[in-house]
Amino acid sequence: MSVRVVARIRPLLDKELDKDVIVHPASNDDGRTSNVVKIPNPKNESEEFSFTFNSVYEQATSQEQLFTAEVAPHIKSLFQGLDVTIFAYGVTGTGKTHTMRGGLKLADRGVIPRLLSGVFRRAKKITKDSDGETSVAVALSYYEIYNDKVFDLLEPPEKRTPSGLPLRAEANGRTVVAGLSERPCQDVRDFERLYIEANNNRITAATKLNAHSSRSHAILRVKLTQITGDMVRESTASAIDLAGSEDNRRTENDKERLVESAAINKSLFVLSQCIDAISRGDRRIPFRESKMTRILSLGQNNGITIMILNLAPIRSYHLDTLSSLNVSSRAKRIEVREIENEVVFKQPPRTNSGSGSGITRQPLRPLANAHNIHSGAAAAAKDKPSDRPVKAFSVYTDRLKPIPTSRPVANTTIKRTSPAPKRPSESDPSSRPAKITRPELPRPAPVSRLAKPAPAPAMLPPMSADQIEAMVEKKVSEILASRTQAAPPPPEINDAVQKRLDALEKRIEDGRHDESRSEGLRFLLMARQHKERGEDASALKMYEMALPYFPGQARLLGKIDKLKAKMDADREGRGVSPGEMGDNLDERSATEKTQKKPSRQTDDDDYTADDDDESFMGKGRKKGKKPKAMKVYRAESCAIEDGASSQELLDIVNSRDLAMIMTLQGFGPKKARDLVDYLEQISEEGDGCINSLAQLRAVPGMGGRTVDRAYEGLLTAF
Ligand SMILES: Nc1ncnc2c1ncn2[C@@H]1O[C@H](COP(=O)(O)OP(=O)(O)OP(=O)(O)O)[C@@H](O)[C@H]1O
Repeated sequence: MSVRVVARIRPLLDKELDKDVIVHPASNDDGRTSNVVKIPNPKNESEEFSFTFNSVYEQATSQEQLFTAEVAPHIKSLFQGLDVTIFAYGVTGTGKTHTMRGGLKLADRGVIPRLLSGVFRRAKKITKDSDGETSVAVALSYYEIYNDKVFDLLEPPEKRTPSGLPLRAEANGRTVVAGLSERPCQDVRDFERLYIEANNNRITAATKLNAHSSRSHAILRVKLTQITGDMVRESTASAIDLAGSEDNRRTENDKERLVESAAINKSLFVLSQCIDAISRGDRRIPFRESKMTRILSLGQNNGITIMILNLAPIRSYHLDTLSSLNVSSRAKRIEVREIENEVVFKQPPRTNSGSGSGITRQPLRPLANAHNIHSGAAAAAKDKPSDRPVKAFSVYTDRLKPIPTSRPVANTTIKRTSPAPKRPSESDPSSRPAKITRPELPRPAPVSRLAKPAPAPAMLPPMSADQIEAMVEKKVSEILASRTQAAPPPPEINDAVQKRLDALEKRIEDGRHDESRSEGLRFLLMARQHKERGEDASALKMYEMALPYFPGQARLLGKIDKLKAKMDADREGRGVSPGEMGDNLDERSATEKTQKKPSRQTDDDDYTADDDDESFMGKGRKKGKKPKAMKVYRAESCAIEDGASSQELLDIVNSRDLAMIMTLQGFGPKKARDLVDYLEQISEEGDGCINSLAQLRAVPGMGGRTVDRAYEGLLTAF
């Protein structure tokens, strides 16, 4: 099933006038609203563009009507084990927060409170209909992504750290927000109390376009755990209120708002790139380029996804509206696998008795399809399933999942710990489900068992835990000792290199103190990257996003003007029709790509490879040198084994960030892309990281020379 995309046109606000309305739903022959939104061509008002969606809701649509038609039917699916994701998308001030959260009055309540009411109502009914045999636990987590940092909204703002909570990719492909809290929620009142309190923690501010503008993306996650006997089924509803894109020529934002706005616009731009890449069928989807897209992971999660496109009906939003209509109409093409979460059985405690049965134990495997590493805890805690706040859990998938089976699989159902001493497989191998997850082991397994299947008792005399511990310790000491002996003496560093290293360290230190500058540089690097690929429209967007970080910088402004002029000239030269107008960046980029070879010197001299964007930072770097990565990206889940000097190189590689990788000496766009593709490939098998320079050298098509050059380049870049 595809992502369901519905458009909602908000009513006019107080100061808005009827005569300015330009966006309206088309009517069917019978006068009823069709699924088409119409908007005039900004270059020729006599022409109209039409965008078709799964549904279109006109200005007068009430909160209840929208909920009943679009969300209520999926509550049943949620209880059947499907994950449901609903997100509101649109320009600032178009009604996303109104749609998702709504007002306090009963009739004004938005999708989220209505969803929770529906969930609790159904939960009650299920418990009643099953005579109490099935119980349902609801738990909430709620967080925001502000300036590309994740903050827990269920925790007081004082607890926030400047860098926010890290995202971590897990071996099973899911990505987690590490350290996020989860609160049990008993009923609607409980929810309202939590939700209202948490929303007070959300960052909003008055902008010219919206008196209560959300400055962050807010993600509410509702985890449902249904327990029947010894089976536990889990599913999740995610409700996401995205911050709105802003045209800063209209917002008159101050510096702080501009920086927020740049972060919002960047993440939305990345989202639009993801949507395009998915609908084009690209192998690499740039999810990783922003935290929001990593979390949303559009098209990667199983279940049901609904995108609500919020639209303002008036002329002052004309170009922005066209842009969001373009993006969301492409989102319709994204396929989502509508399969339920998998059955998961909680394993009873292992006993040695099984080892004599002749059945070889399977080695431990990472959790698959378990939403929460604590599911087992939830399962085990039958009497008080919600007592313990869960601290880390999966939010989204960050890579392609295995091909689903054609038959829908029953949802995360965990067989709860029972007094029976044996696993189903031990008594009857055929009774075992195809995939078994072990959410929690009741007792820590001995180390030797973690490493390999337990040997049959006949082959080894039984060993006590202490003996095993001692053996492991001895082995580890031996390995460490041999490593110390084998370690080569530290290389001599000559004075010149040492000076450069000191300067590098200082700049990284400075960079840490001035994150916004490095963020600005990142936009410039991305602009360069697009420019070199011949994607002028995308490059322009990136230059514009960099502007708030280097306000009034004449050189940057000059670049923007030149690029605009060049694009206008290109358009005229190609005779582009007004229909290609709007902010359909990527369609334009695609056209450009086919029209010209990406070349470093195709346009004007100002855009050659020697062009030094970093000069905007006033650092006066030498022409011709590759800009140095300002931010050290750590692949949080990767265990890097190499020494400190190669770590930075590996961090950059594992960041999968094309712009960053291309800052490495010897890495052009193709090499960088091939490397990222390779990382994606290996992430399906392991941790998805390159953990040593030797491993990097062994990457197909890489070559030892390239790695050496990149490494030397890092040492000598400054
Ligand atoms: N369907 C609607 N009915 C009545 N008022 C609405 C509707 N949609 C939006 N509004 C009003 O429009 C204004 C802007 O809405 P809202 O704050 O929800 O926009 P937003 O898209 O979330 O903006 P931002 O991205 O800046 O946070 C608010 O005053 C809101 O009450």
